[in-house]
Amino acid sequence: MASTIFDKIWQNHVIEGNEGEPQLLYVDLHLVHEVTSPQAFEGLRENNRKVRRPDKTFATVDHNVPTNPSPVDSIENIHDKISRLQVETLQNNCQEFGIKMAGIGAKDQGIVHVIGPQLGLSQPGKIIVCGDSHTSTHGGLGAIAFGIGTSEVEHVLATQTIWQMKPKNMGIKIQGKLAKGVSSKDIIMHLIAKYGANFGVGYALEFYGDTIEDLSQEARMTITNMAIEGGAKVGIIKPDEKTFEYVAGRKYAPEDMDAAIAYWSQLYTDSEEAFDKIITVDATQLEPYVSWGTNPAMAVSFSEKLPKITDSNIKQAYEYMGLEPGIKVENIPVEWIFIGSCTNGRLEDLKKAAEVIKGHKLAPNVTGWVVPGSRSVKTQAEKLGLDKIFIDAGCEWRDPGCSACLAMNPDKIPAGIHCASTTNRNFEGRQGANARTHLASPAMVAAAGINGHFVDIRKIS
Ligand SMILES: CC(C)[C@H](C(=O)O)[C@@H](O)C(=O)O
Ligand code: SF4
Repeated sequence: MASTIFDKIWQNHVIEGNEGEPQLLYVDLHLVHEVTSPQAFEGLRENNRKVRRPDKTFATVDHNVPTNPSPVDSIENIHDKISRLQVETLQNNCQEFGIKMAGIGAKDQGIVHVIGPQLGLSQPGKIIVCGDSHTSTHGGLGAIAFGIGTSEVEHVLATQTIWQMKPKNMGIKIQGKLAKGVSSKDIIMHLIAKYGANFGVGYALEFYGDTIEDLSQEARMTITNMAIEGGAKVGIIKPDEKTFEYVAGRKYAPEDMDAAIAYWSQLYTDSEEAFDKIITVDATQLEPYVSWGTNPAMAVSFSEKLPKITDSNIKQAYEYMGLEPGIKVENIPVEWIFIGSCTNGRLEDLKKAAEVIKGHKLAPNVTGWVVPGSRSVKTQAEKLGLDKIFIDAGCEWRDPGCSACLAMNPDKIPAGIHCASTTNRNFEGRQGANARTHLASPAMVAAAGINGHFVDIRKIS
C-alpha cells in the first residue's frame, strides 16, 4: 500500500496501539519554553519523577522576554513580575532536572521554533513536540512536529513518549512559478483564506509540488508554521538536498551525516494515492495577501476588495478593525509595522524586508519594530548591515523574542492602531488591547511601512 512521508515517520515511532485508536509514540526532540512548562515540572516534583531523556530535551525563553532596551541580557532586564517569575522558574527547573537551556542573553536564545532548526536539533524523520501550537514549523524540515498541552508536556518529560490519534493525510499540491514579490507567506495565507481556518482539522498536511521544491528551506518553514492556522496540527514537507545542506554543520547536526542522509532520503510519499484528500494550487495565479479581520482566514489577495458582511462574525471583525466592506487593500491605513516572529523572523525574512526598505524612510506616521527571531539571527543580520538599513529608515532594531507577536511582554501595539505584521495570528487583542493586526509577508509589511498604507509589492520589486 502506498504510504505518505507522514505515515512512514509515524510508523517508525509507534511503541504501542493500533491505527484508529490512540497510539504511543516515541519522541525524538522535546522543546520547552517558559509559558507551558511550569506546571509540568511541578507535576514531576510532586510524583518524585525525573526527566527521562534530558539529552532529548532543550529549553529556551521567548514569550516573556522584553526586547528593548537592547541588550536584554539578564533576568534583571525583566521588570514585569509574572514574566520574570516564568523565566526564573524555567531556569531553576532546567537546572534541577538537568536540561540544556538557552536562557536570557545566551547566544543560542530565541523563539523556540527559530532556534530548533537553527541549532540543528530539528531534523528530518524526527518526532518533535513542544508545548506550543506553532511546533508545526519544524515539519518544514521533513519531521512530524506538533504542539502539545501542559499535561502532555509533563508526560513527555517523564516518559519521552506521547499518546496520539493518527490524523488522516491531506496533500496540498502547489505548482508553477510565483510572481516576483509573492512569497511562501502568501501561499499559506491563500490556502487559509480560501478554505477556512478549519480546513486542516483531523489531517496532517503535506505541501509538495515544484513551487515547494523551489522554495528555500527557511521559506518552507513559513508555510508549515501556519498549518495550525488552517486547523492542522501537522504540516510537513519532504526533505531534499536543500534540507540536508541546511542541517549539515549546525551545532547539533548528526555526527554521521552520510548515515543520516541515507535514512532521510527514504522519507517521501510513494504516490498521490496515499492521500485521503488532495487540494491543488496554481502558484502562477497567486497574489500578495493581507488580512483585514480577526482571524487568519479573514484575508484577501491584493486585487480583491474587502468582503460584504454576510454574518455576525464578519460584522464584529469590521467593528473591531475599524474598516468597512468594499475598501481596497491599498486603502487600509498602516500606522505601525512589526517584522519578526516564528513565521517570518528568520534571516531571510529580514533580508527581504531590508531590500524593500533600503534607502527609504518610514512614512511620517508609522512606527517600525524589527525583532529578529533569535540572537543568532540578530548577529548574522548585523554582520550583513541589515540593522543599519532598518535604523536608517527609522525602525527600532530590537532583541530577539516573541515580542508583539502576542504581546505577553512589554511589547504591545497601542489600541486602535493598524499594524502590518509578519506574524501568524490577528485575533482580537493579540498584539495588545484593541490593536488592529494585518498579517502579510515581510516584503509587503516593509512596503506598507514606507508608504503608510499597503501597496502591491509586485509593482515595486
Ligand atoms: C503561549 C503559547 C502556548 C502559544 C501557542 O501555543 O501557540 C503562543 O506561542 C501563540 O502563538 O499563541
Ligand atoms: S513568535 Fe508568536 S506564534 Fe511564534 S511562538 Fe512566539 S508567540 Fe507563538
